[in-house]
Amino acid sequence: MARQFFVGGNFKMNGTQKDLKAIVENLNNAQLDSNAEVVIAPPALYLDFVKQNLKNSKVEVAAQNVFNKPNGAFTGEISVSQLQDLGIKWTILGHSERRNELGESDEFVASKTKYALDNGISVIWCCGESKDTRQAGETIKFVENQLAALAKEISDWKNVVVAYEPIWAIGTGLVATKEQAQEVHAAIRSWLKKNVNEKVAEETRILYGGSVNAKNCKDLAKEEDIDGFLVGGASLKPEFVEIINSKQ
Ligand SMILES: O=C[C@H](O)COP(=O)(O)O
Repeated sequence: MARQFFVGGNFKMNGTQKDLKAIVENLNNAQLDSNAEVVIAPPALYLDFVKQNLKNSKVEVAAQNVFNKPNGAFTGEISVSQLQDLGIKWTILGHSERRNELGESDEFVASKTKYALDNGISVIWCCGESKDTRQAGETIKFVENQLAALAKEISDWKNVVVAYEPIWAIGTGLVATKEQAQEVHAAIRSWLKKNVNEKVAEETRILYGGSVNAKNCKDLAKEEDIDGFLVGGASLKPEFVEIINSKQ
């Protein structure tokens, strides 16, 4: 089964209304690969603003995070029902910036993923190793442990997209080589086959993230197990369109 190419733009904590309007207008006016699924994730404060300004029906809006409880006394968090209220169907979870800067554990990320999926929100679930872990030769073991924590919580993977993002490649300009990325993507797929089932392994999209740009995307997109990208910095620039169209 051919997996649909998927490109996510993670704006992180960037942009004001003026900047976001320009980014969205660029997407509204662009010819985007009709075979690609595209989501953009603005800061929570601007989810509705971006949604209202987005006129390209090819592009959906995602949150960058969501909490694992219904509404209540959880200062600073946003709930699944609030996303649904705005018609938001996607969220990113487990980004390494949240794992590392905000101390989110594998278990907490897995619990939020379960809660989102159980309540109808699709999840771009992130994993990936640090530079030290890679240098120690433990990348695959590390990513497998992250997957195992997720698999303990969830059984239905059909609304999960996995994003492999080596931390050393994020925002550094140090993109993984296509061989490095493909090796980990293939390992993730074979872990899914062994520990979940063949169908999930075959159907789950595995994105690469980490310094993807208009120059390196085409080569990466040719790899067998790279089903798209999660793009940070370049998603704020006009070149995001070229990344979306990298499979054409
Ligand atoms: O979520 C996106 C990734 O962290 C990649 O960020 P980057 O493209 O700026 O390296």
